[in-house]
Amino acid sequence: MTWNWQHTNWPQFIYNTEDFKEHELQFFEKAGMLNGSIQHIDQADQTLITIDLISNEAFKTSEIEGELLNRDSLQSSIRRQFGLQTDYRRVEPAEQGIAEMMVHLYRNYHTPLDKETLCLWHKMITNGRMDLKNIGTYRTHEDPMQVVSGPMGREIIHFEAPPSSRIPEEMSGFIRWFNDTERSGRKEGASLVRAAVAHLYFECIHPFEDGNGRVGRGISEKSLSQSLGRPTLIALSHIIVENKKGYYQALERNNRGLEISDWISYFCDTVLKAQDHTQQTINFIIQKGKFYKQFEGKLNERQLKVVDQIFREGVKGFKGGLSAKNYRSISGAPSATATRDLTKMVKVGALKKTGELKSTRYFLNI
Ligand SMILES: Nc1ncnc2c1ncn2[C@@H]1O[C@H](COP(=O)(O)OP(=O)(O)OP(=O)(O)O)[C@@H](O)[C@H]1O
Repeated sequence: MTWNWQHTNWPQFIYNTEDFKEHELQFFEKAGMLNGSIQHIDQADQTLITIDLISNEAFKTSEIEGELLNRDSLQSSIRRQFGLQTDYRRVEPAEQGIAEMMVHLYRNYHTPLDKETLCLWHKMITNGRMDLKNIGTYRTHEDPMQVVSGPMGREIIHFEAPPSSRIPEEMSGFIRWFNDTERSGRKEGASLVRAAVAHLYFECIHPFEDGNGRVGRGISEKSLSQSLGRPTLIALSHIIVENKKGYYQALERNNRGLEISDWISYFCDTVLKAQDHTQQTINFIIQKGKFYKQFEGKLNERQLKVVDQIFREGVKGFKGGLSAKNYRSISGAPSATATRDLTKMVKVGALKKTGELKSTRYFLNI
């Protein structure tokens, strides 16, 4: 027997919920802190933060697949769905699709899982794809469904999923399990564990021709949100993408047998890291909002352009700080103007300055 689904006891996974009690506690503690930070912000800014977090996650879950989407289009599409004004740019089908899926997930996290939802998500994320036979339906092809890597002719098979003929039955079982464990998972304090099992269980059925990773990560987020009673908004895919190899290896180590403690451990650590990242992002967004309010009307167009660019770099900021050369190239200002602009920004408290002469660097004062 090679794969887990070929075992007689499939899908009775083996693990001990007690082993993850500490992770579960931390999960709820961190989730409480995240929620607390958001509650301090006014409603309009809460919506903006939500849009930011959803669009980051949409970007990252697609990046795992190696698909680099356009961030502005994603934002624009999500803003539109939240009823906010947009720049009316044309949004390509890929960005439109994943944005729709993430917003659907956010709005409907509490509803039971069903085939229709999964197929709808699949339809959304394969929006515009011409190369697939089954869009918005489970796969039906006769060929084996394999996860492979390597060049043609020398492929390494990392996993083979059940044949297409078994998918309807496997998926009915999965959906039943997911909905049945909603309450029991909460009662047993097994929220993280349930989300972990859900992901591996789903990936090992691999019901769609493509998009199983994105749908599977959506299922885990739904599971976590159900446990909290609100959307999680955690940066799960962001953390996965930071160590994509680790994610694939953890799946690979756990796709043959039914004892999956190692996978659950990987997944719990990943979720806790994701929560930390989201907390940092929220703190950063709050600081950003405060910064713009504090310096409203005090910065000229060039200075604002540079500030916008630094904020776009995100939590980690501008690597090594902003140099005068960076300032000139972003703003297009000649040398003397750049020096004047930078000096003024330090004077009004918008920037902090470190170093001297050529090694002078500037950091946002947040
Ligand atoms: N060895 C493995 N065993 C089981 N599942 C795996 C294994 N390696 C990867 N996977 C899962 O398969 C997904 C890829 O499947 P598929 O290409 O259908 O999904 P996708 O959403 O298009 O891609 P991606 O997840 O890379 O964005 C991975 O994201 C991962 O969740």
